[in-house]
Parts: sequence; C-alpha cells; structure tokens
Amino acid sequence: MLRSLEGWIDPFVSAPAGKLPVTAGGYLWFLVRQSPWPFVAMLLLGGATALVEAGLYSFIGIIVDLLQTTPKDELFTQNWQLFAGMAAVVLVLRTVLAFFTAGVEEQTVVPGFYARVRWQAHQRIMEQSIAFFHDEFSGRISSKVWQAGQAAGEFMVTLLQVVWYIAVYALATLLLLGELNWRLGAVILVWLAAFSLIARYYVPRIRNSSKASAHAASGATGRLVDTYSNIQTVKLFSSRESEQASARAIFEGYLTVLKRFTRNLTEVRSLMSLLSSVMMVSIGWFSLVLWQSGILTAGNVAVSLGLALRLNLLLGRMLGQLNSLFRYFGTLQDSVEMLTRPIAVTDQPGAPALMVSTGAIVFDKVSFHYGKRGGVIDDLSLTVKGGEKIGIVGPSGAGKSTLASLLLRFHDVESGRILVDGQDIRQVTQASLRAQIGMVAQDTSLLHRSIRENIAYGRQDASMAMLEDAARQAHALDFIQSLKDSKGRSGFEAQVGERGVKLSGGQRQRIAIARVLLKNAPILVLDEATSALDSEIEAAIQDNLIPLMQGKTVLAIAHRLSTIAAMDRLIVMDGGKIVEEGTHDALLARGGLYADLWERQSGGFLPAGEMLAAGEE
Ligand SMILES: Nc1ncnc2c1ncn2[C@@H]1O[C@H](COP(=O)(O)OP(=O)(O)OP(=O)(O)O)[C@@H](O)[C@H]1O
Repeated sequence: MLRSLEGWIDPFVSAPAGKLPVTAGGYLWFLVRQSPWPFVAMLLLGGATALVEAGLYSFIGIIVDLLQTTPKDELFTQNWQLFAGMAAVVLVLRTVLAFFTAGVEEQTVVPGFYARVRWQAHQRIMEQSIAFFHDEFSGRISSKVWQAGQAAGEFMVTLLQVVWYIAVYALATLLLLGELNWRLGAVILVWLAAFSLIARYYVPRIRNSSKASAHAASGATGRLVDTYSNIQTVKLFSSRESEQASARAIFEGYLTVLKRFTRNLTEVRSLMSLLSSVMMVSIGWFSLVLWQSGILTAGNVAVSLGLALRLNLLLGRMLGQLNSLFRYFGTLQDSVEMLTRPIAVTDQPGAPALMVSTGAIVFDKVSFHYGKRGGVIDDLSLTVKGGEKIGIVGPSGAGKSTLASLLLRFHDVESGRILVDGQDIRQVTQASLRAQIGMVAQDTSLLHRSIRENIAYGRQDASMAMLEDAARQAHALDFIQSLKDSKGRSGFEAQVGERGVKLSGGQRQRIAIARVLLKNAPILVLDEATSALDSEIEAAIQDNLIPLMQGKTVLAIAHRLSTIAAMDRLIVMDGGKIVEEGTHDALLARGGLYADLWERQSGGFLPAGEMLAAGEE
C-alpha cells in the first residue's frame, strides 16, 4: 500500500512545454496541475478529518446530557449501541483517515512532488546560457533549485494539512454552535471576520518581508560558497579581518530584513491572541447565560466551550504555521524569479542537427559586445576552409576567447551570422553543434568525479583501452596511474577534487586534452590548450596534436606564438577586429603587430633561436 502511494507522483517528468508562469502562485498551480489527484486526496482527507474532530465534541455534549438524565446502572444497557458507534468513529474512521493522510503526505508528496519540482528546476537551469552562470553565484543557483522543491512542497502540505483543515473545522464549529443558538454562531462569525481582516492587512506585508529575507539568505549562501570555492585567493590576498568584516556585513544585511519579517509576525500573533481571548470569554459568557435561562443544556455548554477552546488552539497553531507558510511562499517567489528567467540561447522549434562534411566555418560580419554598446567583437568576417588550421593571436582582451565562445554558441551573435558547412549555427540544435566541436579551454576545470568519468565525459561509450590510449597521447597516463585519492581509489578511478583542485594545472590540462582526443570531433578549438604545461611536455603534446589535427578544422588561440606558428594561416586580432592575417613568415615580413609580438616574445622570454626553432616545428 505504502509503495503504491510512493509511485503516485513520478519525479522524473519533464515540465510541459510553454511559457512558465512568473508569479509564485502561478508557478505553484503549474506544478500542482501536473499531478492534481494527490492534492485532491489531501483536500478530501483533511476536510473529513476536521469534520470528525469537530464531531467528537458533539459526542461530549451527548455524553454529558446522558450522564445527567440516565440512572447510573442503566447507562450502558440503554446506550450501548450509541457508545459502540462513537467508539467505532474514534477507533476506525479516525485511524483510517490518519493513515491515509500521513500516507499521501509522507509517501507521495514529500518524496515525489519535492523531487519533481527540483528535477524540473534543474532541467530548466541547465538550459540557460553560459552568460546566466557568469552572472550568478553557483551556490545561489543550487540553493534556489533545492529550495524550490522544499518550499513548494511544504507550502502545499501546510496549506492543505493546516489551513484547509482549520478552515473546515472553523466552518463546522460555526454551524454546530449556530445550531445550538444563533448568538454563539454570531460570536464565531465575528471572530472569523476579524481574523480575516487582520490576515488581509498583514499577509502582503509578511509576504514581502519574507521574500526579501529569502533573497538575502540565498545571497548570503552564494557569497559563502564563493568565498569557500576561491579559498586560495581569499587566503592570499585578503586579511582575515577584512574578509570577516565583509562576511559580517552580509550577515547583518540578512538579519536586518529577517528582523522586519519577525517583527511583523510577532505583531500578528499578539493581535490574534488578543482576539481569541475576547472570543473565548464571549462564548463562555453567552453559554452560561443561555444555560441559566434554560435555552442550553449542560451538554450544550460543554460542546460550545470545547469547540471554542479547540478552535482557539487551532488558530494558534495556524499562526505558528503562518510563519512557515509565508517563508515557503517567499522562498518560492525568490526561486521562481530565477527559474523563469528567459533563456538567452535557445534551439529553434524543430531545429535539425548540424551536419558536418568538411568543417568549413564562416564568421559573416559578426558583432558581439556582451550586451554593451560597443567593443569586444566588431563587424568581424573570417572564412575558414574545411580542414584548415588557423592560429589566432593578439593582445589580451582582443576578443579571441569570445570568438571561440560565439562559435560554440555560448552566446548568440548580436549581428551577423556564423556558418558551419553553410548552416547558420542558430538554426541547428546546440547539442549537435557542440558534439561536432572539441574544445580545450584556457582554464580547465574538471568535474568532481573520477578521472575515468572526466575523460569519457564527451564519449560515454568509450572502452578502457580507448581511454588509456587518449591518456597516453595526452601524456597523462603515467601520472594517472600513480594517482591515489583519500578514499584509496587509484588510477582512473581516483576522484579529482572539486574543479580538479587536487591536480596540477598541467595535469588538468592534459586530462582535458585526453578528453578532446577521445571525443574526436571534426572541429577543434584550442584556447591556450597547452599554456599550463612545461615546455618539454608542451612540445611532446604538440607532436601528438599534429596527427590529431589531420583532416580537422582547427582554431587555435595562443599567447605563446611558438605553439601556433606552424598553422596554415595566422589571424591577428586587436580590439575585436582582424588586423592582420597570413602565414608566420608573411606576417614577420610585413613588420606589423604580429612581428612586434613575435619580437617581444622571442626577445623577452627565450633566446630568439630557440623560439624560432620551436616555431618552425
Ligand atoms: N562575460 C563577459 N561579460 C562582459 N564582458 C566580457 C565577458 N568576457 C569577456 N569580456 C570582455 O570582452 C573582451 C574580450 O575578452 P576575451 O576573453 O575574448 O579576450 P581574449 O583576447 O581572449 O583575451 P586573453 O588573451 O586575455 O584571454 C574583454 O574586454 C573582456 O573584458
């Protein structure tokens, strides 16, 4: 039984296509609508439980009246059927309701619904462009994804198990007391009306302060994650006091908004408590007066006092839950703002896969400024023939890496177009585009998984022999075989630490090269692919990259000009434009920016002869 309840909501269902609602309420409805039945069940079960609970007080009234009117020795003989009925309601009905209420909440909603919200949030975030991740702390993103599940789930459970339950109970109380005497019903009605007015005044205030405190909390988490993940820079450049002071400022900012929220809560709780006290005294007073004038029996007085006390307890409980309810709503609102942000780079509906024949690339009047007014890449045109090997050089900030990012469609061009084998990269799927490009980036970070998983990342079906072969060609096999992590796993199974911090920069780069060798895509983008390696290993890898480049289109970005001097053609970029192009020799002969850079490097770092020799390889 419990297992079948567990399967009621399948967490791994993708969100229905279409525009996402941008308000927390709309988003909640969008989630609930996907599997409404467990929530309908909670609604029915919660309502039934409230009615049964209210009904129990009528039993008290009946019993008190019986005690007054029935001779002691005939109590059971006269009323055994009635008592048996009451016992059955308490023992059977109440227990069955409690079982199913707990079952739907704990077996269906908590595991299934929470996980589904997180799963859909994660899927949505993974669709976002690289720019989105550059603009946000990753700690903040992950906390919002995780919190969205918890906040949506807890909100629904609290709403149905507490608020709905209390609403039905209050209505039942109103009806039961109204039936005894209209004055008692009127007191309950006034009480509920005043309760609603106070709630109406405070709800928007609490909602806003709760949203602000959730936002401040996720900002603080993001800031902590940023500090911990850049711990080396923090330790190197920041004094303990200044880091503590800025962390304290973040905590204080959070506390300021939190205090506004808790102040509102204290006000509302105190007001509600006062209201309840007035109501209970009124019910007590009216009941006694009505009993005195013979309108109510002692049993009726017991019922009205019991119901009123219980309603007071329940409203008190609801106020306690109000804090959580608004916190969940605010948290959800804060997550929804991020989850529903438009996706900057999207596949067109029904976009086909990229078909690569020769791997020719055309940048056609491309401009891109990271959303600013100008700069970075300006009206750049470049044609790379299929199988051609291009070296891209230029001063720092010239836009070389940005050009590579545009080819990979990490960003969309702001004007112009990029074609691969005649197909505009915006018209094909991003996955098929990236599948055809192997890239080794400037700052290689690895996933916190095993070496094997990292190398096989672009080609999950690779055999161990293929992995070893790629690692050997990337000159990584020796160090991989000697690796051992803190849990005793060794070689390809060793874990690399977050972002690969347990490996040296050169080792990380060699893993990245092995990964690209294994992927064996027809277009290669090497962005400072060997910059972290010492000259000896770099020269050896360059030797291996040359056969790898055979038959492939290559864009290689490098600061160390020696590593790309042997390319078919060199492109010199400056200020987002191509300022020179040609072979190494032609560019040297021209005496422009390239010749200048070459002069400075060969004069500055290495003896000119050695550099030239390297360049001629
Ligand atoms: N995510 C970003 N948002 C805004 N501007 C950016 C972003 N990334 C880079 N830029 C800017 O774009 C310009 C070009 O940067 P890019 O990284 O393409 O240069 P590069 O030629 O590869 O430099 P380097 O040789 O130092 O790696 C720089 O002025 C940089 O400040």
